[in-house]
Amino acid sequence: MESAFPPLKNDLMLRAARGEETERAPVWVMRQAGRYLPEFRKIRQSHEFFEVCRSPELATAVTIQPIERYSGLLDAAIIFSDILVVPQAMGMEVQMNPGPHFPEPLVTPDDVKKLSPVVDINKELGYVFEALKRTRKELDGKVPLIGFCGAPWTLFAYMIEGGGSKTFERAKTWLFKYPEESNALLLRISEVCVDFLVGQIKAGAQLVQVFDSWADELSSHDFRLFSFPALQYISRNVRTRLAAEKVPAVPMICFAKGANLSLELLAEQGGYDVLGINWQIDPAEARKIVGDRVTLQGNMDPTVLYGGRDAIEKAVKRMAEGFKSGKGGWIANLGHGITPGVDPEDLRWFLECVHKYSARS
Ligand SMILES: Cc1c2[nH]c(c1CCC(=O)O)Cc1[nH]c(c(CCC(=O)O)c1C)Cc1[nH]c(c(CCC(=O)O)c1C)Cc1[nH]c(c(C)c1CCC(=O)O)C2
Repeated sequence: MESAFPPLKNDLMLRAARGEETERAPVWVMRQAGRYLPEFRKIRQSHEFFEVCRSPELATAVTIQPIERYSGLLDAAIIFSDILVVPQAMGMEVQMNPGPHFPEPLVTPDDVKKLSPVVDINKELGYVFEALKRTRKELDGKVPLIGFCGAPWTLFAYMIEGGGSKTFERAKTWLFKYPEESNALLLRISEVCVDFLVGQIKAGAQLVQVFDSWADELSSHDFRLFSFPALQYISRNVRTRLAAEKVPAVPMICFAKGANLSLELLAEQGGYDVLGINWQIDPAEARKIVGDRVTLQGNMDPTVLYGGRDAIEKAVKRMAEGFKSGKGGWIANLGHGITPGVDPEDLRWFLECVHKYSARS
């Protein structure tokens, strides 16, 4: 599989993901292809969001935009898509106007019957696999390509809430009122995620990330009960499937946003090579908790990018000191996605600061 594509010229990400203390931290940014880029907004003027996702040609073009703009500064590309393509593959309608909206969310466990009984991943999400293949070729080995999916708890929450939420009242009602049915649905989503990630790796993804964006909505007790088992199921089963199909393993990243009280559990039993952290935990503290069992990824508060060059430089310097304070790999990133109002030149400054302050002498 690997040999079908141009050889990789920058393996910093892969080395850091395997736990190596690299000469400087590799850096990429969640949502690096997005609305803060004028070249992205230009494509969106004439194409709907999911149209961009579904067109391998457009998805590739958009994935490459930040790699070209920040040439030599970014160490990975992430395929342009969305976590909500999995609920779509399971038979749900999802609109983006401008935030996600499900016209028919799951209201009671009885509604699970409305989901497709089996999901043919190639038929439903083959367009993502095509986009990965095309992007691998077009990247020409400049940087590795990351594939991704949403974590089952986060997808479950969207499928039940029907969109974003402040209280997660409906999704949590399910957890507490129908724990068995909730676990059954979480498992069903997990199975689709495994198929999807294996397909992405076979298509050319060189790392994969699982986004549990709503992990911090759960108490650590409920995270352990409802989200963690699904995350662990995914890492285990992806690895087993790859081995059975004689496909080389790739590093797996888990970003359980804000689940900082569960870092020990994730490092010990999650089965991921890399754990993403948000800005609510100090890098040095995170490092103390996980030791050198996993690589850490993160974690500057994305809104520091609004604070100007001085603020960005100070924050990067402090972040680098924290991550370098103990043994283990570090992948620099923000603590969550970049937001639409950021000046692209301020992101460039962030990347330059990471190159400077993460260097190990
Ligand atoms: C929760 C979540 C979603 N999608 C995603 C998550 C997990 C990460 C996170 O927590 O931010 C993941 C995602 N969404 C997108 C990517 C592409 C790759 C990348 O550059 O990181 C990735 C990895 C593109 C996108 N996904 C979306 C956009 C903007 C939509 C547009 O183009 O109009 C992009 C570039 C839309 C989207 N998609 C989603 C929301 C809530 C929204 C609307 C709000 C927002 O814009 O942040 C669901």
